[in-house]
Amino acid sequence: MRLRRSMMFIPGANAGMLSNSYIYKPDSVMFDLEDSVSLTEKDSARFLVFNTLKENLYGDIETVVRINGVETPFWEDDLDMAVRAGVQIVRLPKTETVEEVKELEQRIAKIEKDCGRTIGDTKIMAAIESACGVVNSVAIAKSTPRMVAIALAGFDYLVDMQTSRSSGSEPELFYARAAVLHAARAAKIDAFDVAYGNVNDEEGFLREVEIAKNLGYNGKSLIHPRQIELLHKAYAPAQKDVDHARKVVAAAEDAEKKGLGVISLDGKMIDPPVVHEAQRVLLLAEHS
Ligand SMILES: CC(C)(COP(=O)(O)OP(=O)(O)OC[C@H]1O[C@@H](n2cnc3c(N)ncnc32)[C@H](O)[C@@H]1OP(=O)(O)O)[C@@H](O)C(=O)NCCC(=O)NCCSC(=O)C[C@@](O)(CC(=O)O)C(=O)O
Ligand SMILES: [Mg+2]
Repeated sequence: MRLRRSMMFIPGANAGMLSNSYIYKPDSVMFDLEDSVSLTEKDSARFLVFNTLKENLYGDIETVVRINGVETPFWEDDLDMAVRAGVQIVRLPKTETVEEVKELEQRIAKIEKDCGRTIGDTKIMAAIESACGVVNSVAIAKSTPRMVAIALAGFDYLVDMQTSRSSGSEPELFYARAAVLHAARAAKIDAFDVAYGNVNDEEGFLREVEIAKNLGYNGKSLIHPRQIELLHKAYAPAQKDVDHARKVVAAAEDAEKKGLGVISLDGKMIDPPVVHEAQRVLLLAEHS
């Protein structure tokens, strides 16, 4: 079980941000080669991200590279660099079909073989950024064992849907949020909610975090370090839930030692899903 609450975008052409962003302690960093990098900086961004990955500054923080889309002339060079540098996850933007993922997967396997990485080591995350992507999200989420998460990308999605962000309960994202989350859960992988663009609007950000958390999203894509602590605090479990989770795990361990199958705690049945949820709560508490 790995915590994926915060995934912070770092523009790949920004040498300063690349060199020190581990200090903010997000669960994952996403070095971006796509939309935060201008056409004239694509090559230098690729070079900077390669060196950042090679320097291994990020320790336990999960590393992700967002490559350019498979319809661009950049994606193969981006991928080659990222896999050779040892990135943990490749994020494919604007994913619409299983075929795109298959093409990416084949290419990754070839690079892994060429550079001596274990085949299957590099994981994939698909970003869903259009109506077509949302409609195909179940198949995309289940398309390869390399797929560890899918992310809804609100900016491009809303452009595709010919609408824009409202405030409050955000009905314009309702269907896509539910669909992408169901796709992730059906494939037993993680799900990331949309990035929130106004880095000074704490209230709006937290409102959106609450929606994502209550739906069941593992976390959000973030664009500013200020959003990390806010998100982690919002995902921290209440003390009473932590106390209960400790009791559940202790009771389950005790039952295992005694060779008991089903047990009860305070009159309630404890079965594997209850134990799994308790372990998730304890993991969240440990990192809050
Ligand atoms: C928004 C702003 C310019 C504001 O900058 P400002 O400089 O005014 O901020 P300040 O408050 O002054 O920063 C205080 C200190 O934090 C440092 N700092 C700030 N941000 C940092 C950061 N991200 N990483 C590390 N460090 C950071 C900064 O260097 C300074 O450090 P220092 O000088 O040492 O004090 C900046 O945040 C930023 O560039 N964000 C990332 C933007 C980005 O990546 N966009 C593309 C991804 S979305 C997309 O593509 C849409 C999507 O595809 C999404 C999907 O797919 O999900 C879809 O369709 O929805
Ligand atoms: Mg986008």
